[in-house]
Amino acid sequence: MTDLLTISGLTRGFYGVSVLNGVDIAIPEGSFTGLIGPNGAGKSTLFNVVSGLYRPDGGAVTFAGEDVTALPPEALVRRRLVRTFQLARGFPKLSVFQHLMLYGREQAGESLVSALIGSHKARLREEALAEQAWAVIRRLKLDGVVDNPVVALSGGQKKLVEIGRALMAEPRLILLDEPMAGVNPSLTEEIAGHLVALNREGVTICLIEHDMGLIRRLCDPVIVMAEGRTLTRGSFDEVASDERVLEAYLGRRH
Ligand SMILES: Nc1ncnc2c1ncn2[C@@H]1O[C@H](COP(=O)(O)OP(=O)(O)OP(=O)(O)O)[C@@H](O)[C@H]1O
Repeated sequence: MTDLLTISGLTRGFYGVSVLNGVDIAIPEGSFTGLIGPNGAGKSTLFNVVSGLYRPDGGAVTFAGEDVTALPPEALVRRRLVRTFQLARGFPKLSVFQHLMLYGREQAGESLVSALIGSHKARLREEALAEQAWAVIRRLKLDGVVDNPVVALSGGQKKLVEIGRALMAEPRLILLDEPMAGVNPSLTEEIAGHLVALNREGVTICLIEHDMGLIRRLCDPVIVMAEGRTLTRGSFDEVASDERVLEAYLGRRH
């Protein structure tokens, strides 16, 4: 498998405190990669830097053979690299449908001016986008809440909308930050099923998750981070039997 995303020597600090200390990670194309590590290891910060939310202090990110270091989120979404957040972002008062429409590929810029003058092209684009939003809604079984404001949804439904938002970008790689956290067991299974199906269709997935049962079941390879660095990588059984991983979780120095 070739690597779709390569992160090398990535560093980032806040207020002089170093959080990422030279992270090296490669995510194989088509894989369902797990990213684990104790609280504060830097996993979410790594996603924030890779997805363009924070600028790195140093290091490089390559996506599909292109240097994408420090590109803004919109530029990465256009390249079909997207991420989800632990807490759903966006515009909570919009309905589920409006919310998804907002995140369609190349929605901004191109269509805004033409939408104002009501061109035929803009209408076709709008129709295509609505079609796509409906496909996402049906896929994630959000039909029953399509007109509800996102703010009124249950925690689990918000997680589904967050995944839907990512799907609107027709992603090649999705960085998922705890998409099942705080979700009831049956919805957790449902979300896991959606992710497995997407992965089978060729979408590369990188999942941050604290539930080791899910990581074991879904992910290969598993990458372990600790103290802002990559500690090890391998199959779940390999990393789970690594002394250094146990030590990192127990808080001892390695
Ligand atoms: N914007 C920020 N300003 C200051 N400190 C930050 C910022 N973002 C992250 N940090 C710090 O960076 C460290 C790593 O946090 P991060 O959320 O990346 O860890 P994590 O591995 O995702 O942890 P968890 O599993 O608990 O979500 C923490 O000490 C956190 O307080």
